[in-house]
Amino acid sequence: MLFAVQMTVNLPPDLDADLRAATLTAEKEYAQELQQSGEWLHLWRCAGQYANLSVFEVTGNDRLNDILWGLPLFPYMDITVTPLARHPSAIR
Ligand SMILES: O=C(O)C[C@H]1C=CC(=O)O1
Repeated sequence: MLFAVQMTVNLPPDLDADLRAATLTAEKEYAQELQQSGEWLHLWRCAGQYANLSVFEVTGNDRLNDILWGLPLFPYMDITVTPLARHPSAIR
């Protein structure tokens, strides 16, 4: 199943600098592992925002939920999930 996910990051300005750095490092590793495994198909920066638009291909809602809850930045994110269906005019 395909899902579009928008993640907006709201890191508290007073977050401890070491915790911030460790969380960002862990987030990058986590995101890259899921891209390498093929579940995180697209990861795009929303221009001008601390946000991304991602596409996941996963077995279902529960797997996506597990992935999102596992994001190291999850406590600092607003997340919107849109299930995707094939568009009748799509050619690929
Ligand atoms: O920067 C972001 O958009 C948040 C997050 C998502 C993947 C990643 O590496 O960081």
